[in-house]
Amino acid sequence: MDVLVFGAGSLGSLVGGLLARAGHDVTLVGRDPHVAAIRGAGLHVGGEFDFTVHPTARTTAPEHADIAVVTVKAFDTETAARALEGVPDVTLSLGNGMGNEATLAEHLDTVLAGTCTYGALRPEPGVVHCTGVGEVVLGPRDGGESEAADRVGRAFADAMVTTVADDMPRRLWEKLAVNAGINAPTALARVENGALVEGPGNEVARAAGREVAALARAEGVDLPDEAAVDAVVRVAEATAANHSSMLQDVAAERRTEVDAITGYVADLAPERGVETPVNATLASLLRAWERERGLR
Ligand SMILES: NC(=O)C1=CN([C@@H]2O[C@H](COP(=O)(O)OP(=O)(O)OC[C@H]3O[C@@H](n4cnc5c(N)ncnc54)[C@H](OP(=O)(O)O)[C@@H]3O)[C@@H](O)[C@H]2O)C=CC1
Ligand SMILES: CC(C)(CO)C(=O)C(=O)O
Repeated sequence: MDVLVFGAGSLGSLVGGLLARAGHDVTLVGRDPHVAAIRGAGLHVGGEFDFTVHPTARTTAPEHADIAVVTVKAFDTETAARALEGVPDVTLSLGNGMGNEATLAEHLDTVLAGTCTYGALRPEPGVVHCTGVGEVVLGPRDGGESEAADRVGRAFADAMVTTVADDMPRRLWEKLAVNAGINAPTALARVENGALVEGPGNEVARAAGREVAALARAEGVDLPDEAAVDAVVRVAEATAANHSSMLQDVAAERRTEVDAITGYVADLAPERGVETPVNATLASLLRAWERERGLR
């Protein structure tokens, strides 16, 4: 399969590297110096793996791809969608946050929803480290089954732990609960994910997750409070030593994905008559930090 990874940063490079190792014809679209390094010595995948592949690497999208995997940060999704118009037969969104698939679908046909719990970071240009083997879950963004999802699932199954699911709306909301429960609290408290498993941070994480579950149900998605809270605690335990992506962004003084995660919850809830005081407070504090740093 011709696979285009659009947004070849940490996660995109890991996904692209694993797909290339599995024999797919991979094109990574990212930015220099990472792209230049890959075009030179190739892409080294370290951490949980140890191999080097030589995918095509460029800074603009090619004319065509069988599959486009979008791995940009949520705030770059609209730009990515415009850049991909007319290129892929099928598009898979793997970024965190809610709304990415809808944005892509405004510009592209056949958009699949996806979640990814593999961990990735880039220590230097041309190198990506897998910091944890997880799972890619993908399927039609409105739920159900499709030939396109089965086709992409088969391509991914050669390279990564992959599940094709018929309940992606529920899975996207459960991932949103996880990210709302973990990312903002760890970013603001400057703590690793495991600090939320017990003690004062645990109730904030649980409350944030419960609020997301209530909003999911208001949107017609059956996500019980207990399922959302269990997912938050389970992932915090499983990634206890991790610095969440939002903590990494705050530590690096980079723009965060608050508007697609905690801010998405806080902004939508009033329109649905749902009270989300914890997410509203966390979103306001993060947005105040971004504003003070000139990031919004
Ligand atoms: N890293 C991880 O372990 C995981 C990440 N995720 C999610 O995946 C998404 C990506 O995360 P991550 O990989 O860490 O982020 P990165 O910032 O490392 O990767 C995104 C990359 O896309 C590039 N990019 C953005 N727009 C364009 C464009 N128009 N053309 C070319 N390149 C572009 C960025 O370049 P530049 O920075 O120069 O703009 C950046 O290199 C996020 O939503 C994150 O929450 C989910 C699970 C795990
Ligand atoms: C699951 C979790 C919270 C792991 O850190 C994540 O997706 C992130 O950091 O963005």
